[in-house]
Amino acid sequence: MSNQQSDSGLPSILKKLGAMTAIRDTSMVEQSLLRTLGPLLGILETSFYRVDDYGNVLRALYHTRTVVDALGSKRIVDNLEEVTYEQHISAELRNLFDSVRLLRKSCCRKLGLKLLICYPIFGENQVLGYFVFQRDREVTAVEDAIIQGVLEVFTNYFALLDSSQRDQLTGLLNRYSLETNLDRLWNLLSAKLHSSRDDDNARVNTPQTYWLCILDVDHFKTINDTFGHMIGDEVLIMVTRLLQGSLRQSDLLYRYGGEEFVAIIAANDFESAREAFERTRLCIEQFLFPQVGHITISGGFSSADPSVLPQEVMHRADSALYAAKNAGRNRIYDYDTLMKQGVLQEAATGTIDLF
Ligand SMILES: Nc1nc2c(ncn2[C@@H]2O[C@H](COP(=O)(O)OP(=O)(O)OP(=O)(O)O)[C@@H](O)[C@H]2O)c(=O)[nH]1
Repeated sequence: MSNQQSDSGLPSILKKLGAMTAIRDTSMVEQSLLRTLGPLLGILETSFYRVDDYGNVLRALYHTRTVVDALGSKRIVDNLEEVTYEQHISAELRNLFDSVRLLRKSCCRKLGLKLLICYPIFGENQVLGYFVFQRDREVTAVEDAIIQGVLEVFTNYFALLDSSQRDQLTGLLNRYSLETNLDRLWNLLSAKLHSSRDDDNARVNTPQTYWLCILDVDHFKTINDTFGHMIGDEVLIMVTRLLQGSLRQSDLLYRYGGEEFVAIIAANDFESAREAFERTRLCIEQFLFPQVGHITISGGFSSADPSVLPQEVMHRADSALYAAKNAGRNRIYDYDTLMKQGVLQEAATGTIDLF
């Protein structure tokens, strides 16, 4: 990894911060953080790791800029790779993360002839992620101030954007967020499936399939009508917490509508996916809701095949949900099995309010 001349003058910093805060999508802002700091520090490879409350890496972004010599003139080629549910973090990096989290400040380690440098990214007083890069010398006081300043702008702006993509009642990502993220997610899934990269950072992409499930509380109108809207709201919050507890932190959960949720999970095969969604159904069925008693949910799921349009996958999951409701509720159905059984036909699937 070679260093490049930095571009850290005040006009350049302001221009890059302006570009970062013009973005309206949280994942693009994360990408922009690397696109901002790499050139400011004159570094060709930077990375960003988003972690959960327990310090597990949920997502990693790798940004590389390669200097290519084309027809006598040099130009920079930008490459960004996003990896979800990063399991293969090197021992050095994991130790560095631990030090940064415990000391609550940037740390560095010698890695051969280079220094591996890591900065914490804070949110609500806890470490939400790490900004990492390698170089052959230590960070100067001016560079440190630039990194800290950019990370602070990033954190504040990210929190602002994030709150606009969240549902007020449950705190889950909202329907708008799902709609804006589906295409990006599909590109990511597609890249992941085609990737067999195993490079010097020991990044290994295990072949995984993704599954999308629409989960819907059964007879929720009756709950509202019987116990009132406020109790109905409490039920929705509790259902959310139960679903979150049943799914993995790296799974995505959205509040898609009133009493409708969308879960996108990674699972190696159909059976593992079915078990995961079945677990969500069971955890709701077994929970005793204060005042209300027992309630149930129904679900419909489909493989999130990146070669199928995301809207079609939503449509398939919704058709399966529709069939689960018709079959008596409190069950999880999947599109492929229903197709094989002839319960669903290609053109006669249920309807969904597509965007
Ligand atoms: N308390 C509360 N109710 C909501 C909220 N959003 C939507 N609802 C209500 O959720 C109910 C959904 O009812 P329906 O779509 O008829 O579905 P259901 O009664 O759950 O019946 P099935 O889905 O067929 O089992 C409606 O009465 C909505 O008013 C919310 O944020 N809070």
